[in-house]
Amino acid sequence: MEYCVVLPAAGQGKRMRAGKNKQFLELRGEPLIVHTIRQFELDPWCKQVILVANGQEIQAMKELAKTFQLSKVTSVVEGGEERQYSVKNGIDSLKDDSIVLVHDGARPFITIDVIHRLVEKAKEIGAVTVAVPVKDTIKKVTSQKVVKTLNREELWSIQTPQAFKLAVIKEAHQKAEEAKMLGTDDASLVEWNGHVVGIVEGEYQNIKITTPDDMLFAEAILKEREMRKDDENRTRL
Ligand SMILES: Nc1ccn([C@@H]2O[C@H](COP(=O)(O)OP(=O)(O)OP(=O)(O)O)[C@@H](O)[C@H]2O)c(=O)n1
Ligand SMILES: C[C@](O)(CO)[C@H](O)COP(=O)(O)O
Repeated sequence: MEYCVVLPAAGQGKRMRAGKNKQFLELRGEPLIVHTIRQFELDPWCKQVILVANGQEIQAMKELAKTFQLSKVTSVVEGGEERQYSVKNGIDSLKDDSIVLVHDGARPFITIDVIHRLVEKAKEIGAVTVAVPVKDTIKKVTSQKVVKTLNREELWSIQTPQAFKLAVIKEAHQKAEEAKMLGTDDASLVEWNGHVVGIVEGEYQNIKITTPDDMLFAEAILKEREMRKDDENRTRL
């Protein structure tokens, strides 16, 4: 089951406070964005990666793709002021009518198992997001006073990838732009446009690298995955 993926990587990484776009920060000697792209390079269902970059970083991203032999990166598209506009530029560059995934360049730990479950469901219902049940108690707060404790059974933390039939996401982005509607994810535009969005339960390790602490968590996840791979190799021998 084939799909294309749009990877928005045109942010500034302000909350990371690294003095540069966090996509270029290294984890085990490789830039963050390379880790993310690699997950899709390894997936036989992925036929094309559209990378979205800041205008002044397009060349650097193209060089990364060459250096790290990321052969599925077919184009590097210029991003916009907001994540939503970056994603729209990526989606507008796609023509064929397959399933399209939108995945944050800053989420390097997505797994093929989750991607495949997502793509299968998107084929069926047209719009799906990866999500995990919240672990904390969530309260609505106004002026530093609790207004209400929300029912945790109904609350999910939304991640990427989010998968759509191309026509569904193109229409939602187009209408949102016309109405000046800005969402923090792409599924919210599809919901707003009147389309049902399904959920696929994902993994807590699919973190978005946002603040310096996340680099520590990322190192721990990489270590755990390496150990798991070593164990699997030993069992095979
Ligand atoms: N105008 C923008 C803003 C964000 N992104 C991308 O969207 C993803 C999720 O955004 P976030 O983690 O908020 O990244 P930044 O915007 O870079 O971070 P910050 O808000 O701290 O500046 C990232 O891969 C980021 O590069 C983008 O392509 N274009
Ligand atoms: C799309 C997203 O990753 C879903 O959790 C998230 O909404 C991006 O938001 P951010 O404010 O740009 O971090």
